[in-house]
Amino acid sequence: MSEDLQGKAANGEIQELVKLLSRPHVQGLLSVHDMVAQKDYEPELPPLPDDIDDDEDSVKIIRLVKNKEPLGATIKRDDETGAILVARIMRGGAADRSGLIHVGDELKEVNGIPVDDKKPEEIIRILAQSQGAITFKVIPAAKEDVPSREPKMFVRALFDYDPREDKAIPCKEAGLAFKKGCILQIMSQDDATWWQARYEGDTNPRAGLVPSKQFQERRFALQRPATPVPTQKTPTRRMSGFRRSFRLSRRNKKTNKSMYECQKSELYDMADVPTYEEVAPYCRPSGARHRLVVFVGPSGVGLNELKRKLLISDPQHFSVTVPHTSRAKKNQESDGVEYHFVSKHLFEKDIQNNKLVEYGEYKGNYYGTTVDTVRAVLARNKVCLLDVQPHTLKHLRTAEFKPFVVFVKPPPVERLRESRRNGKVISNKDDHGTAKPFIEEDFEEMVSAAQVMESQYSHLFEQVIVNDDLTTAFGELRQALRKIETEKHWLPVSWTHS
Ligand SMILES: Nc1ncnc2c1ncn2[C@@H]1O[C@H](COP(=O)(O)OP(=O)(O)OP(=O)(O)O)[C@@H](O)[C@H]1O
Repeated sequence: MSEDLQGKAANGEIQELVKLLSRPHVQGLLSVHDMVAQKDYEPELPPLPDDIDDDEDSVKIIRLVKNKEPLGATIKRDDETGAILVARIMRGGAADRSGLIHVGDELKEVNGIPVDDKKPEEIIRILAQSQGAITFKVIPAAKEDVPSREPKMFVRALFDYDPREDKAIPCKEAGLAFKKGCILQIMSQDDATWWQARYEGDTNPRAGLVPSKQFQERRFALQRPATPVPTQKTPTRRMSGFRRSFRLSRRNKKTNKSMYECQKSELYDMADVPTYEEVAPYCRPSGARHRLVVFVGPSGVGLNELKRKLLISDPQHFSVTVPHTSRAKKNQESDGVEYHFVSKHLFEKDIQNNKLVEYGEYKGNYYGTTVDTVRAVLARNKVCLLDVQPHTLKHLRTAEFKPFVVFVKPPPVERLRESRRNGKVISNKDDHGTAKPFIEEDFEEMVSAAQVMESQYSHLFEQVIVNDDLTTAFGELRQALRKIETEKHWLPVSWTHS
């Protein structure tokens, strides 16, 4: 090429190109390119079988070279005709990338072995054992199923899934295992029962089978126990843990109301069936309101302790709401500091107008947190720390609050005994709400209450912190909060539109 150019008119640009091309490193690069390009890297394929019937013009011979990677296709026997058909092609898998095999193709032979009389499992075994070039003889589907290329969606898995334990999956090897909280990219929803998905950000392009949302919901409905999950035990020692920060009692149903009191039917509301939640990437724009940080956990686990540490660590950044109460103001108290003091009538009006996130009644007085006090903290561009009962969570899950739900979990009882030796809980034994040392019963109740919460609400927890060593737990919490403030993470898609 540079020789050709040399004969051309002495145009400045041509001259520069000739100069560039004649540089030793460019010459070296071009020579390597030519050497590589001349080599034949194609796999050596065996000759085509010569016993193909000329009349069989609809038969297609397909050659695929298979390495250790699975083929990425499933097969099934047609109930009516008994033919072996390609049931699905996994997105991004070897078969899909070849573009040669399609859903509905009838499989006649694999490596010259007729498959008509074979069970699908036997064929799968033949395929699994084959390495290198595999020859398929197929009758193409009459009309190729062009899979709909719907936009790819991301979901957060709200349950654990292991295909090896799933009796319904058509091919266990094609399944994709995942854990609750995993972000999956849904690659295909062509099949109403089995979606195809891959882990978000995974370099492996091949999708795996996962149960579809509808299918998983149906299964869940069938599996659910006839009797509701047991709720927390009735109180034994303590009743009401009203605090400066307003913690509602988690133990006494009578004193423990919320504007969204949990109805029995709500426990298994179909919309609540934890399957998948569509999510989108989100990074808080600088200056935008912070996500509401919501703590849940059994009584005494250390929610207040963690909140207190956050407030001390950065009082300009973190804040809490001031609760409302209908009780009379004491002399040393100031309105809007310890509480917002309101009349019983006004409090009841606010309850009716759904203005409270949660409220409770104690000794004839109301105590509660209003939605407006939460808004007020967020409007000051502070991170609002709130702790609620878990059944309130779903009502806080709005685009406005974008709650980051932290479940604070107790360590096992043996560890609680060790770490809480100097700890104190508000005791109601003497009905004065005074703090008393923990007793064995407190630890057991704490652990069992945490188990109940986790079994019912864990799909709503974005972060689980085991409060064993306080400094470690606080460090984890601080790091998690820093992440959601500064890094890209995943939020329900409807929260990202506003
Ligand atoms: N990791 C920990 N190690 C040791 N002691 C702890 C730890 N976390 C909390 N405590 C202590 O346990 C006691 C109860 O903690 P805290 O009041 O924060 O619990 P809580 O979850 O807010 O309880 P309540 O629901 O009753 O208000 C306190 O004395 C606290 O200092």
